[in-house]
Amino acid sequence: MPVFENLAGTSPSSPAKAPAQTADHLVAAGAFAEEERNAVYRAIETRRDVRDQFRPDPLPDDLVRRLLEAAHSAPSVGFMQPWNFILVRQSQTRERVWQAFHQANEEACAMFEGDRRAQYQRLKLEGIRKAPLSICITCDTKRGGPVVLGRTHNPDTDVYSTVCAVQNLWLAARAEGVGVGWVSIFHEDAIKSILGIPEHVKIVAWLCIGYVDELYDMPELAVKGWRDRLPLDKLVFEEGWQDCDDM
Ligand SMILES: Cc1cc2c(cc1C)N(C[C@H](O)[C@H](O)[C@H](O)COP(=O)(O)O)c1[nH]c(=O)[nH]c(=O)c1N2
Repeated sequence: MPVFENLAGTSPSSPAKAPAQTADHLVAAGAFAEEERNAVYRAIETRRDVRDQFRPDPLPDDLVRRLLEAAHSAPSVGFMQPWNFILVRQSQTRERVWQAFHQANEEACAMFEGDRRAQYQRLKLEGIRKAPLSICITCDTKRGGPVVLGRTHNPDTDVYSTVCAVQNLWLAARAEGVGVGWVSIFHEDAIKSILGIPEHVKIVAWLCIGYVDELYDMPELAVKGWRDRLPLDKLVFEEGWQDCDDM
């Protein structure tokens, strides 16, 4: 039995049975079998941000549920679980969101100069109208009360947690043959007003989701000459910060 059994009942805030129960929850945690490991790395390496390859057929409810379960299994600061998932299937709503994107995208385009602006204009940066499902993933900054374990010195950790949920969903989707495209070119308030999202809740991601038959074999922005993947070795430092101004 666990050593902390002796501590049981020493304070009113530590119920007698709790320590023994926690030990009962420890389960074996060795490495996965090679095939399973390869599947995990394959999902990570072949996941893509999808803008245009969506099929129109709707996703079955049980599949959407698995994606949401994957998202909901993400780590979160103080186990805050600050996320909500707003499923948007109606084309009228998606059209309003597309209009909000379109306006913000014109503003974004004007922020680039010369050739870069022309190149930006040629990029497709969303699949809001094409993908049959969108999920707006939000972060409720008030969930769990004003003092959250682990968030005491960094209030942004609630958003970091929500991003972990997004990534879980994105990887699970890859394994299911489902494409995901993250759209962030909006004024947050425009989307909040379309969906009735309260003030203290932040929008973390707008995800366009649908089956895909094909994916690019590298990031589309690299395929289209916008930006290449950086060499990993230039990003890994030993023991402290090193110069990397050339990136
Ligand atoms: C926070 C955040 C926000 C956005 C993105 C990603 C993330 C993490 N990405 C997708 C992004 O362009 C893409 O991930 C990179 O180009 C790398 O490509 P792969 O994801 O590896 O295919 C993205 N793509 C896009 O077309 N429109 C967008 O508004 C955004 N916004």
